[in-house]
Amino acid sequence: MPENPTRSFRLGVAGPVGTGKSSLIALLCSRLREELRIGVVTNDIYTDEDARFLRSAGVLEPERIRAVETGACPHTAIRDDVTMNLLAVEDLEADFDPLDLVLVESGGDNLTATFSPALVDAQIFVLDVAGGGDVARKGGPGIARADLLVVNKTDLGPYVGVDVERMRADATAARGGRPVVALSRTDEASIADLTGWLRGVLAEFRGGRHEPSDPGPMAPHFHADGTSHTHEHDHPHTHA
Ligand SMILES: Nc1nc2c(ncn2[C@@H]2O[C@H](COP(=O)(O)OP(=O)(O)OP(=O)(O)O)[C@@H](O)[C@H]2O)c(=O)[nH]1
Repeated sequence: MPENPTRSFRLGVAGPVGTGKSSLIALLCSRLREELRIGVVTNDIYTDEDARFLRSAGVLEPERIRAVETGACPHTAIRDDVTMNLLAVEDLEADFDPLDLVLVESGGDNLTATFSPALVDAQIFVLDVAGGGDVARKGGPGIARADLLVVNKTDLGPYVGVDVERMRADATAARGGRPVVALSRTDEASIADLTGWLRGVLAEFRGGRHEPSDPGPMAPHFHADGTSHTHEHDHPHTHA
């Protein structure tokens, strides 16, 4: 349970490179900015490109969008040592007090990276149909246990030979019934599904009924330069 449920609701958005994380955040900001006071923290490895994209999209005042340059694998800053991100979130909350919602975008990574519950109250994992219809079946902590799985860019299904309904069913099966939204920015009903989910979880948070959960540590993995990560020390903990 959050120690202070009167602060903003912190929502992470993670997923592989190019699946549409920045676009989804822009969509949420544009649809919810009249009803919620929103801030955004972006994570890029070497640039502030995602923050610049969001600022140029004009979905929020530019000052409400902060960039964290991780200088390392994205998962380092969202799971192993969340200090840089936590400071950015807390600065935003202090500068624009009160905020209702802070969205934290992870740098694009592979299927293994998830947020620590020390940083976010809930998280969305984003896949897209262009990554292949079988991705949802491959599993991983984000796909299996993020608070919401988004199967994005469903409008591209016919062009990439992916059966969207099949992919959604596979994703739902991989998640043991946890929610899945099949999303396209061109499909208003799907956007309503996304904002409806967010309003629901925000109401739970405000009512003190939302329990942050950890999708779990990454599977051990290796990088091209031979370094490996096991993350055996990962453990759930609460945050202020
Ligand atoms: N067809 C289609 N394209 C989309 C949709 N959403 C996003 N895109 C496109 O997908 C591409 C990647 O979107 P981004 O939002 O930059 O993806 P990202 O996950 O933030 O990318 P990284 O930060 O580089 O990991 C862009 O060209 C978007 O315009 C959608 O619903 N349909």
